[in-house]
Amino acid sequence: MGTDDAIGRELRAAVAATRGHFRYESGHHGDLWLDLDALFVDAIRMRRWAAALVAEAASCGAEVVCGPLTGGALLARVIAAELHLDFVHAERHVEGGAVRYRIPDALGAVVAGRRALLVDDAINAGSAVGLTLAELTRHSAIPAGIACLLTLGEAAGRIAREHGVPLVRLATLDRGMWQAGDCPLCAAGMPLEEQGLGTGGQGSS
Ligand SMILES: O=P(O)(O)OC[C@H]1O[C@H](OP(=O)(O)OP(=O)(O)O)[C@H](O)[C@@H]1O
Repeated sequence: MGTDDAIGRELRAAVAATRGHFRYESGHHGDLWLDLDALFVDAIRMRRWAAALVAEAASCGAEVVCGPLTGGALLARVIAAELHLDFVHAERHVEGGAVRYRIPDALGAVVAGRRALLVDDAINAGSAVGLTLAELTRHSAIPAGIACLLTLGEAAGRIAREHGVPLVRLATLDRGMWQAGDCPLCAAGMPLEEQGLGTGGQGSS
């Protein structure tokens, strides 16, 4: 989907973006922080965005929709309703210092052997999406596509290519992101702020 359409512009305007020096939960440093929670306040608008994603994602032949808590699952649930498909969520856990996204055991049978559309609100380092795909695969689901409102950087496209599935998104945002040891903002002596977008301490990117 193109990113210069009206919805893309609306999304970029709606997201609360702050420039600065941040440490994402993936461990990377970056120059953009997003308050994604603000995107969900207007439920009618969110339903309209979900419908725009559905128009592109319907052809991937999904049988179930999955999203990582919290933002991804909120959007995934709306998309599942639009597509008249089942919905499951994946929950972030830290086990032995490693991050995992877990689908509740009781819901494993919902995804087993079925084509799954993975939905997130934003994909940055790709940790949440990458780890949720791993969990879907563990439950014998078949990745069918990835859908999100926003992508930042190249991780979303790379993960979609690696899994051979289409990526559907409504907007892209530019940002710098670096391994902590290579961060030019650290090198410039810019103080690090403690808020940031991203999950999955071990990172998938
Ligand atoms: O591609 P990534 O680097 O993983 O970043 C994107 C993820 O970060 C945000 O979730 P967050 O961990 O902030 O949790 P939340 O949805 O509960 O706010 C967002 O909802 C995505 O799931």
